[in-house]
Amino acid sequence: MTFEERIVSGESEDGVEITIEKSLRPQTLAQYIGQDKVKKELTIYIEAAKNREEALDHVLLYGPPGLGKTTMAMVIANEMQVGIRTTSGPAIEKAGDLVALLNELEAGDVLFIDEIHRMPRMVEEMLYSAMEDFFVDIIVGQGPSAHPVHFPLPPFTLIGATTRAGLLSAPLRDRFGIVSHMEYYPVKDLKEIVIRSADVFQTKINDTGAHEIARRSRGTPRIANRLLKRVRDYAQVEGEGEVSQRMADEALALLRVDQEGLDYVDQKMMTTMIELYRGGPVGLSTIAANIGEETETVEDMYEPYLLQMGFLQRTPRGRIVTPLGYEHLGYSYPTEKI
Ligand SMILES: Nc1ncnc2c1ncn2[C@@H]1O[C@H](COP(=O)(O)OP(=O)(O)OP(=O)(O)O)[C@@H](O)[C@H]1O
Ligand SMILES: [Mg+2]
Repeated sequence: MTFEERIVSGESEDGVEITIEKSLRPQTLAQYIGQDKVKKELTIYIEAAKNREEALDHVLLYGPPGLGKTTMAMVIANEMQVGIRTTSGPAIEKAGDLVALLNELEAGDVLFIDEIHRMPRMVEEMLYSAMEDFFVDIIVGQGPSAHPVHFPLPPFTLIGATTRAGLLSAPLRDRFGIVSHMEYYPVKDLKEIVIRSADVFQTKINDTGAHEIARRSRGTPRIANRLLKRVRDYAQVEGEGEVSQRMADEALALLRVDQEGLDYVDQKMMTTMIELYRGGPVGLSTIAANIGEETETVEDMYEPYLLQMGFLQRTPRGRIVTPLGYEHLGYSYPTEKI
């Protein structure tokens, strides 16, 4: 199974999901479920900036994929009643690309840069003055006629999203006045999200059905929505259309999503560690090679949830499977380790 096909990956898919994504996305802070700490802070800063009729300070949102960073950026622009331009780090290849984006901004607008840790160095350095003093200095022309041009910008809000704040250079990180850490959602919030999404889909769902999907969604709204769609299909064909606990159970078994929301790849990763490396410590690159993934992917997408669940642990010599991890996969913990 490749990463793209992975049902419980937090990554978004382009195309098909986009239209429904729109209606699934909350528009206001009040509609945005969970992340109370982030919401509370932003509510204050947004109100203060609006009262002063100023642009909101730059915001950095960081956390695992699928937790609602893009959604939050849109909610912020909406609450500030300003326009938003969206791009991503890898899409800004040259300084000129950034200037073109900045040039379109009106006073107070939001520029949202997803995967901001993946911007080319030169572009990043241009952002420093743009963020701090609202100007960029660019070189116009080539050869002997090349000359610097000072380019003033309207005050704007940069919202950056990244999976790990540690991937950002210190000078960039320091220029964000508001730094918000998005956390995995507790089951009760995910359940609310599932019920809201079922409503958008006009799908009947009962309480235990919503709970079951929420519980197996790895703390991630995007996964919750994706599992809901598959269970809905299953219930429509194999049941009476209502998403119930039994329907969820059966559909998720078919998808090989286990009781704690681990999928085939997670299970394979941990079984390999247990069977080939006696539970570790195993280096990240070895783990990645064994499941045919990039080291970065394992670190950003797979591992955080397994660490959070207490199935894996980080040690200076590599990752180890915990006794809880052994138990979850149905292995007995080696006595020599105790
Ligand atoms: N708090 C929330 N309440 C309701 N739905 C949410 C919430 N957060 C996210 N969602 C839904 O989850 C999906 C993923 O959200 P979003 O695209 O914002 O994630 P993301 O953090 O930007 O992910 P990535 O890092 O992959 O870009 C969207 O369909 C969105 O509607
Ligand atoms: Mg996103």
